[in-house]
Amino acid sequence: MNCTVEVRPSPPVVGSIRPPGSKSLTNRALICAAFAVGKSPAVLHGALRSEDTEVMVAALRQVGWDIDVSGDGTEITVGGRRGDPNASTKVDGPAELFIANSGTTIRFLTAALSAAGGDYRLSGVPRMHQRPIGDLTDAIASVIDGRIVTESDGGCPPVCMEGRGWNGHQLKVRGSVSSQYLSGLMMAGPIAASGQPTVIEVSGELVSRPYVDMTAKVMADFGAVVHLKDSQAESGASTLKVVIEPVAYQPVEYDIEPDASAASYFWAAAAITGGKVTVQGLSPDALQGDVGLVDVLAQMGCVVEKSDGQMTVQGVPPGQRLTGIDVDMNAISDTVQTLAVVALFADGPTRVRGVAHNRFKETDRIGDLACELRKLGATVDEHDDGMTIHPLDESQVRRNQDAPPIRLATYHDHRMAMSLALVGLRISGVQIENPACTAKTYPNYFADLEALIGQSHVWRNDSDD
Ligand SMILES: O=C(O)C1=C[C@@H](OP(=O)(O)O)[C@@H](O)[C@H](O)C1
Ligand SMILES: C=C(OP(=O)(O)O)C(=O)O
Repeated sequence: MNCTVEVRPSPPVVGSIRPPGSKSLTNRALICAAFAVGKSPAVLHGALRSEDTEVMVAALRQVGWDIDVSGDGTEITVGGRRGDPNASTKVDGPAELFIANSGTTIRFLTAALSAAGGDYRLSGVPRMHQRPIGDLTDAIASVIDGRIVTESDGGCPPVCMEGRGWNGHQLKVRGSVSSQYLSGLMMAGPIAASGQPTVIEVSGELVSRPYVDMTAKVMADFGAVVHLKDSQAESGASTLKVVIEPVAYQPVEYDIEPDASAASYFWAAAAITGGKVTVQGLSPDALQGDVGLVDVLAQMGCVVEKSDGQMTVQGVPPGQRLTGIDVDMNAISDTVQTLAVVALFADGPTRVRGVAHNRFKETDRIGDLACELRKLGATVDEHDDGMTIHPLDESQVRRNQDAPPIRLATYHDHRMAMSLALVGLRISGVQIENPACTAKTYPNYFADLEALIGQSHVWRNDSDD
C-alpha cells in the first residue's frame, strides 16, 4: 500500500487552533513524575499521546510503574513503582525496552535508569541505531557503579547497562550533537542517591539551549533544586555548569503547554497564504523555545501578535512576497523544515545557520530536506551547518494543474511530512508519501490541518500504485 496525502491550493488560511500537548514537556514530566517520592500519584494534564510518549509510558510500565492514561490520552496518572524493576522481563538478562525512534525517551531513560540502578537494554528502529548516544553513555560510564555500553558503530544504540546506580557526582558531557544528553543527566541528578549535589559540566558547544532551560524549569516544578551557571571562558566561549541539589522530586499536578513545534506548521500556513492563524495556549514566555519561530517569521515580513495565552501570525497580502533572511536556528532547530517551506515563497534566498546537529535527527534534516525541496524545482545549497534556500519563481509556483504530480518522500520523519505538506497550499499536485509518520508526535495532524483549511483542500490517496 502506497498512501499519500495531497494538500490543495487554498485561499488565505484564517483560523485558530490549539495543538496537542508538547512532546518535550510530556516526556520530561513523565520522568520527574515516575521518580517522585511521596504517597499520592503525580498527575499530568494536557499531555501528548503519540508514538514518542507512548514508548516512554510503555517502557516505564514494563519496568514496574503503575501509569494510568485517560481515554483521550491527555491525563496521565503516574503512581509508584512495584516490585523488582527487572522482574517483568528478566529471566537471565536485562529488561529489553523498545524505544522506536524517540530521542528524548532513549536519552532521558538511559540517564534516569542508570542513576536508579538495574539491568536494561534499550533499542529502537534501525534509524535509532544510527543516532549517536555515546557522549551520554561516556558521561554515565564515569559515575555508574556498574557498566554501560553501546552496541552500534559510532556510539549508537542499543544501550546496555547493569549497575547499582551512580557512585560519583561530578560529570562532564559534550553538548554539540544533542542537548538531550545534558537534559537526561540533569533529570537523573535527583534520582542518584549520592547524598551530594550532582555537578555537570558541559564541554564545548551546547546546541538547542532552550531545551536545557526547559529541563531545569520542569525539574523545579516537580520540587527539584537546580542551578544553571553560565560563564565565559578565557577564549570567549560560553560554558555551562549545572548543579543539582540532592532533593527528591515531588508528585505534583502538572499542566503541559501545547506543542510549539507543532504550532509552527499552522503559523507557516498563514505566512505562505497571506492568511492569519492564531495558536491558542502558547505565550511569548512559553517553556518551549520553538515559539521563537514567530520572531523569525516577523523578520520575513509577517505581522505577529503575542498575548498571554495565544500567538497569531499574519502573512503578507497575496501578490506580495515575504523577505528572504539570514538566520541562526541553533536554538529552534525543529522548526528548520517549517521555515524552509516558507522560504520557497520569499523574494530572495534564506540562509539557515547553526544547525549541523539536524543531521542526527529522524533523518538527515539538511541533506534529505534539500533533496525534497529540489524536487519542487528549488535551488538549495547545502552547508555544513545548514542550507540556503532560493525561492521558487512564479512559473514554478503556478504549475499547470494537469502536470504530473510531484511526490515528496518523508524518510519516516514526522516533521518532513508536516512541513512539506504545506507546499500544497500554494502549488498544485504535491503529494506527500507515508503521511502516517506524523504519528511520532502528532497523530491527528492531517485531520487538524483539514479542520483549519477546509476539507476540500486535503485529499488522501489510499490506493496501491
Ligand atoms: O530535549 C528535547 O525535548 C528536544 C531537544 C531537541 O533535540 P537536540 O538537543 O538533539 O537538538 C529537539 O530536536 C527534540 O525534538 C526535543
Ligand atoms: C528530533 C526530534 O525528536 P527526538 O530527538 O526526540 O527523536 C523531533 O521531534 O523533531
